[in-house]
Amino acid sequence: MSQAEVHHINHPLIQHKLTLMREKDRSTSSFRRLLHEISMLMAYEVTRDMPTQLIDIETPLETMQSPVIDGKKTVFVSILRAGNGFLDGMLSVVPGARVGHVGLYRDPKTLGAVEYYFKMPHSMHERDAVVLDPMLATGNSAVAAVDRLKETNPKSIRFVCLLAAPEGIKNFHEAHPDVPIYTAAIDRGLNDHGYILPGLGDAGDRMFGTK
Ligand SMILES: O=P(O)(O)OC[C@H]1O[C@H](OP(=O)(O)OP(=O)(O)O)[C@H](O)[C@@H]1O
Ligand SMILES: O=c1cc[nH]c(=O)[nH]1
Repeated sequence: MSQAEVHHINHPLIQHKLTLMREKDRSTSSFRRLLHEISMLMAYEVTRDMPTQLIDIETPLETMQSPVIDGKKTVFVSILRAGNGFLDGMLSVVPGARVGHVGLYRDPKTLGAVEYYFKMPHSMHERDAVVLDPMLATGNSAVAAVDRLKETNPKSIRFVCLLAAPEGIKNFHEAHPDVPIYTAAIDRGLNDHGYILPGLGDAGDRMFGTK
């Protein structure tokens, strides 16, 4: 991968569903279903260059060599809580993937990321990591998650979000220029409380109905 890549995935199906998710009166169940659908669609782009290997199979007519992916070599890393909304859809597309979790919350005053949980699969040096969090706002959570993930030495890392603020992209790539970002939208900026504008509000609260 070259340095500091940002992939803006602006497929019409994704953009349509994202518009629905942004609407403030969208129900919790609808919000969750849309995120699931978008994450399945984004999985296509994020896994586009996944390595395949040829295996021998028999069709009803003859034998052939045909490509398969080794899903076990992929680890989806969900940044709790909201990353779990992305995880379901990604796992529908790559069911053999392993899963790691990083528990982080934003301190509402400093907007710094506070870690409360970290668990990865074994043999991370053999795995390609895909970090999942719908929101890249200040970027502090994503930077902290990737800082910790790099301690486990995965083969590669990419970061996938739904909405990114320009401030978050800048902060993230200053810390991790080697990690490409995949996002469905780049919004205008942040408000005084670190929320993305126009955004979609608090992703975790909307997904889990906690507000
Ligand atoms: O880029 P940042 O400024 O760090 O903001 C992004 C973080 O904020 C949200 O999580 P939150 O802290 O609200 O925790 P939650 O997912 O448990 O609700 C979101 O899911 C990201 O993890
Ligand atoms: O707009 C934002 C910013 C951070 N976290 C969210 O869930 N939403």
